[in-house]
Amino acid sequence: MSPFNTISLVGMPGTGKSTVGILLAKLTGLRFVDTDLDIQVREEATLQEILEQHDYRYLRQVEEDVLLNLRLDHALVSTGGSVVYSAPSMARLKSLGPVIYLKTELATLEERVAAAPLRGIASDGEQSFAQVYAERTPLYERYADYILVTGDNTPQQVATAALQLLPRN
Ligand SMILES: Nc1ncnc2c1ncn2[C@@H]1O[C@H](COP(=O)(O)OP(=O)(O)OP(=O)(O)O)[C@@H](O)[C@H]1O
Ligand SMILES: O=C(O)C1=C[C@@H](O)[C@@H](O)[C@H](O)C1
Ligand SMILES: [Mg+2]
Repeated sequence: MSPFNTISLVGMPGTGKSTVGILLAKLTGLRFVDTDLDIQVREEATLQEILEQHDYRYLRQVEEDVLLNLRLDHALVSTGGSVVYSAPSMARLKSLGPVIYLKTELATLEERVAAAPLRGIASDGEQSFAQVYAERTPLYERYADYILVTGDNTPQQVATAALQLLPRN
């Protein structure tokens, strides 16, 4: 049985929550849950389609509904980057176990997000990516139990470093 119950990853789009999350799920013996995928199944649309057909506020509301109702026990939870706008969602995640903020420098994130332009960001379209980064950084830091700077590490190295941060039950 895994010594962990629920571990959550938060951070900016492109920081590696999904990529590192599945590796960390394997290392910890937990199920892998990517809330973005649950949002897509619930809405029968991709994140990009949801943003195009509604707006970022609607996506944030759906994200909160999914976060509050999804089964999250024995799970490594990779969240969407906008989860920190929902205090109830963050309260639930923190009540279940540690929250790790994957922190990556802005320039690296901009390169990764530019390489996948249809991934969608749940923010006012008037904001630059740098402004979103500045707005969210204090929120990620406020909710984090651990901050893991990803640096130049590979996803596997980041997952291993995350495992080393965590206390065992
Ligand atoms: N440590 C890393 N080194 C190099 N590339 C990485 C690293 N982590 C993630 N990537 C790459 O960055 C891209 C974004 O990663 P990923 O989709 O896991 O981010 P995310 O945090 O889940 O983003 P989102 O909030 O949009 O879901 C992917 O192409 C992934 O392969
Ligand atoms: O950071 C964001 O605003 C988002 C990131 C994605 O993971 C999705 O959750 C969605 O496209 C919004
Ligand atoms: Mg992701």
